[in-house]
Amino acid sequence: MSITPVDDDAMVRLLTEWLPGQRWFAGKGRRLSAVRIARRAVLLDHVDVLVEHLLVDVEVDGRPQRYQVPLATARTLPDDRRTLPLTPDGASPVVYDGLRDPRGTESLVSHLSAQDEVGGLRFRLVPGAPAPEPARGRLLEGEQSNSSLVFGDDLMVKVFRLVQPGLNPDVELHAALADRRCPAVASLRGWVELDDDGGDPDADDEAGPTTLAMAQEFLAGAADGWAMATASVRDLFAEADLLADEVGTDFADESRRLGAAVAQVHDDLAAATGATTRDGAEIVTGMRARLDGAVAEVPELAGFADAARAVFDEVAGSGPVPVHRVHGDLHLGQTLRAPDRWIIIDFEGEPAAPLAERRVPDSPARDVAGILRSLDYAAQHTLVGVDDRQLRFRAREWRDRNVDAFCAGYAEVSDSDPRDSGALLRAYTLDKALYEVVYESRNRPSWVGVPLGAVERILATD
Ligand SMILES: Nc1ncnc2c1ncn2[C@@H]1O[C@H](COP(=O)(O)OP(=O)(O)O)[C@@H](O)[C@H]1O
Ligand SMILES: O=P(O)(O)O[C@H]1O[C@H](CO)[C@@H](O[C@H]2O[C@H](CO)[C@@H](O)[C@H](O)[C@H]2O)[C@H](O)[C@H]1O
Repeated sequence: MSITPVDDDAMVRLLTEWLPGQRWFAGKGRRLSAVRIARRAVLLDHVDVLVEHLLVDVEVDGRPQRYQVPLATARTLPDDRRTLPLTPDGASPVVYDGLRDPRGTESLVSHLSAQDEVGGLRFRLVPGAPAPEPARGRLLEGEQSNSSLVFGDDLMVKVFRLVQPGLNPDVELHAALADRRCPAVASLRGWVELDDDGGDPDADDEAGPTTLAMAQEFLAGAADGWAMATASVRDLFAEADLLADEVGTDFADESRRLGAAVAQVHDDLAAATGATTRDGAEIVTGMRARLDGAVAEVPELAGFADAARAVFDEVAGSGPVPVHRVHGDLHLGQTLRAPDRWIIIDFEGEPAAPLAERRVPDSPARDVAGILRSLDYAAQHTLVGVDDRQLRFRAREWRDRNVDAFCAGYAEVSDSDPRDSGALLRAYTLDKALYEVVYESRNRPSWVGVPLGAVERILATD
């Protein structure tokens, strides 16, 4: 006898309780209302488990968001203590995250292999990509905005959580970079899509299908760039008498190689998606608005506002700025060191922003600034609350050495050295540091000194 699905009203009650606690839920700490099931389809109807695909609309502080929520319903939970049900203790049947059901994940990969269409979901392989072998998926447990499943040792499927009509930039830019045979990304294997109006029945379908998931090469032996950089800083601090270049885990060669990888991605993105220009005044519109928002939210910024405006004014008056599609949210946590090369991951942009906004061409200086800020973070964040002038000096030394190495590596591949882009790089770095001041004051108040120190330093170089 197959499993009877939980009815819509009961499911909405379960989702209302469960969604805010999910690490991928973008409205944490905010008021969640108007939970509604926009779409519900069966993906697997097995004697022991029913796996359904739901699109769930919510309002967070009055703003609509659509989430993708695969759910499983079964008589008992799978044998994995990390699977926490949506249903209360003792309830039967139990409802739980469909990405934690082994039969559900196995069916996902077999649909991909056969390029099936199930419940309106179209599973597609990139032409020439290997059809994946049958396997059960293992859910990655890290802090993520989406949910990623690993199959065997070389396939990963990222299930996007916040969805909207149109091609997700992660799939779009991985495909564009694959066309250029760019070595600095994992190869795209496939995707899952669905025709959906995004909640607006009058919307024209120009946006195209909604991307639900991306399948790509999983680099099992890869190390996280942030973890590597911070390990290098810790080792430096442990060797009181040594300079950065004398410590075994000196990171400068890696920074140089990472700079070359980012430049390669930029060159390939420019060639694949087209290079153009935008007026400096248009580029700084968003920066000025973010500055105003940041000053209104964080009182410590008030004294910097005029000097920051002057930095943005300089770019506004500088004429056309070369732009192309870029990563847009680059930091060391978006880089992986595979055994033979660096790769850049997660080209999705800010999941809560409209797709059209995420597709606007931007200066590569945005990504360079993202990494330079991250190198500063790697050097400084362990010193939060530590009053040691010697360590602070050594942290700055590590940062400057790695910033130089990154820029030199970038210049080896690109025909421009980021250190020559003066006012533009300064504006992007300031914009990112101001964004970080707001991010830290909301999420990790004890870290706010790291970006605040950067704002002060950037503005002190006049
Ligand atoms: N191709 C890959 N190979 C190996 N690990 C990967 C790959 N892509 C992502 N990861 C791992 O998965 C984590 C989450 O990936 P990411 O694309 O940043 O997801 P999200 O969009 O949910 O933030 C990364 O921090 C990294 O550890
Ligand atoms: O998770 P996202 O990729 O969307 O990025 C957000 O969270 C990041 C923190 O995980 C935050 O990055 C800031 O902290 C990092 C160290 O934890 C540091 O490497 C980055 O340079 C710094 O910006 C990011 O700003 C935020 O958007």
